[in-house]
Amino acid sequence: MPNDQTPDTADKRALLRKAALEYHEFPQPGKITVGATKQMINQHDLALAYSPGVAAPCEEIVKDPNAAFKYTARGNLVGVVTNGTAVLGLGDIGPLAGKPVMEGKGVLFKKFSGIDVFDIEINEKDPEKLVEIIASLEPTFGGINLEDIKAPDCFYVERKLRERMKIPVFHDDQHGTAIVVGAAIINGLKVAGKDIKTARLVASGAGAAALACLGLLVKLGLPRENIWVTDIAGVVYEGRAELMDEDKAFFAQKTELRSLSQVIEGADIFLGLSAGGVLKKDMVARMAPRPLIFALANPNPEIAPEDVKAVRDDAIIATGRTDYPNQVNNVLCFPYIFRGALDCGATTITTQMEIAAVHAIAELAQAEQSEVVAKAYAGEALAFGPEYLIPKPFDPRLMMKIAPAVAQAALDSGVALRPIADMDAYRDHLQTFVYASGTTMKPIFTAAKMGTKKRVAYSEGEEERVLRAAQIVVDEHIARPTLIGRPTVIAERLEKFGLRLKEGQDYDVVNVEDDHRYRDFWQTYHRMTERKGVTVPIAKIELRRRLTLIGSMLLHKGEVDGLICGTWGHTAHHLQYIDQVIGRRAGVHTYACMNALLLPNRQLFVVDTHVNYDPTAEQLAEITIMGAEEILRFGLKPKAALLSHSNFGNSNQPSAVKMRQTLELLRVQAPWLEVDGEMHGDIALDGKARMALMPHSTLAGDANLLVMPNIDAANIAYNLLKTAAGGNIAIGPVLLGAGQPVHILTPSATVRRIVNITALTVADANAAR
Ligand SMILES: NC(=O)C1=CN([C@@H]2O[C@H](COP(=O)(O)OP(=O)(O)OC[C@H]3O[C@@H](n4cnc5c(N)ncnc54)[C@H](OP(=O)(O)O)[C@@H]3O)[C@@H](O)[C@H]2O)C=CC1
Ligand SMILES: CC(=O)C(=O)O
Ligand SMILES: [Mg+2]
Repeated sequence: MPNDQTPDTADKRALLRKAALEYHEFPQPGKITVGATKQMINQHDLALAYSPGVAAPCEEIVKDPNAAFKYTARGNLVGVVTNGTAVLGLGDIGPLAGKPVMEGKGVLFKKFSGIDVFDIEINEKDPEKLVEIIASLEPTFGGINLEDIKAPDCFYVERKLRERMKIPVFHDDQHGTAIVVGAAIINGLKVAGKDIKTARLVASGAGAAALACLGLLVKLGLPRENIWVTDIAGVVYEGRAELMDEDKAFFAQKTELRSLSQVIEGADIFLGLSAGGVLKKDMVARMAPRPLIFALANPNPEIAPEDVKAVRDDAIIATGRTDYPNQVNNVLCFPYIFRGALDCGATTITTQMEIAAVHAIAELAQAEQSEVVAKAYAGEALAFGPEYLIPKPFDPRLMMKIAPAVAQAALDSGVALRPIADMDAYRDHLQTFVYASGTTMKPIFTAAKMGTKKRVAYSEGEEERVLRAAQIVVDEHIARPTLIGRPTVIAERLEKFGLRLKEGQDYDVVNVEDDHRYRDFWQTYHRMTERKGVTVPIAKIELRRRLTLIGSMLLHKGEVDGLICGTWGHTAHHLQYIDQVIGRRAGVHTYACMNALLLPNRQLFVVDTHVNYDPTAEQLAEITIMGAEEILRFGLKPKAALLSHSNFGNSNQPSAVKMRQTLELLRVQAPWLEVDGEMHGDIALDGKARMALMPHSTLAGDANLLVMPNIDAANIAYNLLKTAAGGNIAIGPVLLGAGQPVHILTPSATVRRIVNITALTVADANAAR
């Protein structure tokens, strides 16, 4: 923790405070709003949504209460409920002042698991009355997340509500924290080489979070007699009268020791869920070798990591803060445990569900890092170890790992009212939420996995995104990568990124500095290009340094089944080598690039984004057909719109005339294709508006293949849509027209995009058999 006294820290704190206040105030007060899921634009909508139409779902729910899950948002709605008596480490600041925290929880639920939240701040401290109020909210919600209610009241309130309510009630400060702490301690002990059955733990704090953590740790195998609890009054011992309650008394030790300083001697684990600065350096010095120091009080930990390091270099440290490694925060758990619980109609959250979540989180940290996380935490060492015991909050795999594990455990413990019948389909559904590209790519992945041709070369084999993609490609059995680069650099970088790939076992390397195929490759290249200005010395040099040329030659020689390049440089740079060595498919005259955009309510394919500057009508017709054929492979029906500034003949500018000529050519060359034009962009995307304007249009419904008149229009439209939609929604570019499976990415390609294009390349290779 930074020293609170330094002016620098005071400045930084003031800046953060100012930024936080602005964040909450602008552009409108608060962090959440309510959005409608249905259209409400005319009298008819009003009649359906409200009186008289709304009576119909009401009557259905009277007949069958379960119909509420069908006709209302209840099944995806959680109440984040507090009385503001223990808000973070700020104490009893009251329900109104706690509202920003509850709104924040709502935002996290929505962002990480798509769950809607009403935050409910209740002005009531009497636990009995609190129970009455919360229990009466059952018709509103699918689940209740209790938040920041002080101990011991929170134990009573949760217990009573669980008895009374038939929906999950979960006090996040207790169980969410306990689950994440449980995962971190399992992993911490693994790193320290210690056994949970013999480890000795000292806790500071005996409140909601601490006691729940200890309870769960006992269930995970930590013997109760190895746990020593301290709080503001010192050690919790048998016979103590001061500040005791039954939950605390469970951990009372028969001992003469009275202070944290005394019981810390020789401890393997310190678990702080109390207040800043409680643990002192001299206490840390007296702990067992390789101690775990979990100083989790917010915002100031029980001891600053710097102070631990000053006295021990073997300690494994976790805090609740974002600015140090190993942030233990219940956000790693609550969005996903509720996702799993809601999706299977769990009536409560059982210990089995909690333990399933613990193991899911622990295992995730031991797997290698995802791209999203690596990007968000650039520069940090993120391989499993002392500085990486638990996943990061932005890890997209948390959802796919925790929610199904929780839903399965709910089923196993007999509390799932609507059990998930097909767990694989459920995972696919969650995957779709996490990666917008999930569903669209499904047929391509299926085609890739069913075939036998699986060797894919990557020109930029040392590139981080390529290596991360290669790990996924191997794990998901999509392909066997051939990485073009320097073998030692590749191996070193794999280790640095915490990836598990092994040369020879999982992937092959073409060593750009020394490969036995070099002579054959340059000689072949020379023979292909000797009448195109390439001399022997040029051929030798090119084959030494042009990675895409090496890749193209591998593909040409049948050493691999597909090639992927383009994580740097321009399309034209890579295409020249592909053209020289691979060439176009028989009968094809033009290369082109198609990009898919996965927008919230539609999928769009755009051509030609990267190759032809100002294609002719003949070229556009060919590109349209190739694009449409590719869309069929995604399992979608292509619906092509030839776009223009002109709408069905209202302009005679050359670009409009060109699109009309393209249509004429397509009518002859591809009578099977649903296509029309030339038309405006809005008319392309809105089938109803098109029918009103052009009742005899040969294109029905919304177009999904947008054929642009030139590269400016295509490239600009694609990049605008991609960026306006928030990024990470693109698949491609898909290279159309090449004689063998090869694709040229763009420098903005993400790991997901590389994996997707790999699947497409393998599917191409299988189709070409
Ligand atoms: N990182 C994370 O994910 C989470 C962190 N927390 C943090 O943990 C802390 C406790 O939260 P929570 O359990 O909800 O709150 P509670 O109010 O329920 O519990 C606080 C506990 O800490 C004890 N305590 C307070 N001051 C001291 C002190 N100086 N020395 C020893 N013990 C002390 C209290 O003792 P007494 O009752 O005797 O006053 C009480 O047992 C907070 O800082 C909170 O922000 C909580 C949840 C999650
Ligand atoms: C993280 C959290 O819930 C708390 O500190 O209260
Ligand atoms: Mg809390």
